[in-house]
Amino acid sequence: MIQNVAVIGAGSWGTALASVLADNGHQVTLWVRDPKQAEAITTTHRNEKYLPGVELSARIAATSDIHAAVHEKPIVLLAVPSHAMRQICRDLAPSLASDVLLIHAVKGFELGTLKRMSEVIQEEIPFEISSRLAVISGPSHAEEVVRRQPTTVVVASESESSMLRSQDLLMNRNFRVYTNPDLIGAELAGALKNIIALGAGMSDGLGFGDNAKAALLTRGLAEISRLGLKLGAMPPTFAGLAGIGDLVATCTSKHSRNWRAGFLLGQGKKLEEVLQEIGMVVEGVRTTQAADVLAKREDVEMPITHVLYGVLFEGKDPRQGVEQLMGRLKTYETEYLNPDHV
Ligand SMILES: NC(=O)C1=CN([C@@H]2O[C@H](COP(=O)(O)OP(=O)(O)OC[C@H]3O[C@@H](n4cnc5c(N)ncnc54)[C@H](OP(=O)(O)O)[C@@H]3O)[C@@H](O)[C@H]2O)C=CC1
Ligand SMILES: O=C(CO)COP(=O)(O)O
Repeated sequence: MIQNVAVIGAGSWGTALASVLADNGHQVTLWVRDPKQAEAITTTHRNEKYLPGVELSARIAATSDIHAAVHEKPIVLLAVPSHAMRQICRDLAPSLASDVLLIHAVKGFELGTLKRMSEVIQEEIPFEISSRLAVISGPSHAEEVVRRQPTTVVVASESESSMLRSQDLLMNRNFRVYTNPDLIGAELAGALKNIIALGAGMSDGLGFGDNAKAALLTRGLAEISRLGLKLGAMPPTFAGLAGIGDLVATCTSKHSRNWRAGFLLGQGKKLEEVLQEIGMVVEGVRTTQAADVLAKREDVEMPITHVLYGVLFEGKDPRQGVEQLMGRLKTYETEYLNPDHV
């Protein structure tokens, strides 16, 4: 069935998801905060700021009026940076239909509260939404999705019907959507992999090779899933598209902003100049901060995250960080191999 869908956020991911929806025949209202950018997207069918050179469907119309964007829409998809999520939910809540299906596509935590995005959404929407709330996660660079290159993702929700509706809405021949009931795991895996992508970029920026990259991916997956499981994720999610799938895509791709930020840091640039040079959201920076605190709170060992925290926020030299990781005490590969493990 053809639907009217509001997509909130016209950065690269919101625009790419709007394209998938338009390819599926849906009418899309794309919310962007800058009125000039809204007009340009609607009239030129392009989003030159975030996805230059890409022709967008005429089924996508942009607006800077958030109330008009969501008013009477049966489906709203949120694709804004994590730091903007709470305020955006507050802004749109008064105009939201009470039976709306909300899908979010955001890979991050709220820094101050350390909450997942679905928790923030539920706090700000003034009616029961958990049974109509889903997340989309997995290896999906906007630059490839918008060019209709084969992509697979997961939609996760506590509600079977919301999951199936989201799958039907987004799935097409280029964009394959799997369902997964583990909402917590899909959110955590999608957010936490960005930390490791920063590390992988840094390793490349330092001139290290494939061995170092493989080590970061493998040991990185071990520590992010350790935290994920402690916070309520299900193990298969970290072994699936939202986990290892997105980890591989982000740690090895020229499209990844997190990988690129790490690369520039590895080459000796300072965090501020790196973020300015990239000019798009690099979620892994805040997520490293959040995860470092969560790891302490939950008593979970996350050595890569901790070293990255030092490089990002305490002026640690990346090379010293690598020495610190390589010089850790001897240990079993996994805690399950340790005879003392309970
Ligand atoms: N890009 C990708 O391939 C993918 C991204 N994601 C996730 O999607 C989320 C959005 O990322 P993405 O689209 O890539 O980000 P971009 O950096 O491409 O775009 C960010 C968008 O958010 C807007 N924005 C920034 N700050 C605020 C604010 N305070 N209030 C309202 N709007 C704001 C920007 O508007 P303005 O231009 O006016 O600053 C812009 O439209 C992130 O969590 C990311 O991890 C997930 C999968 C793939
Ligand atoms: O999550 C992503 C791809 O799945 C996008 O990663 P970056 O934010 O690092 O570009």
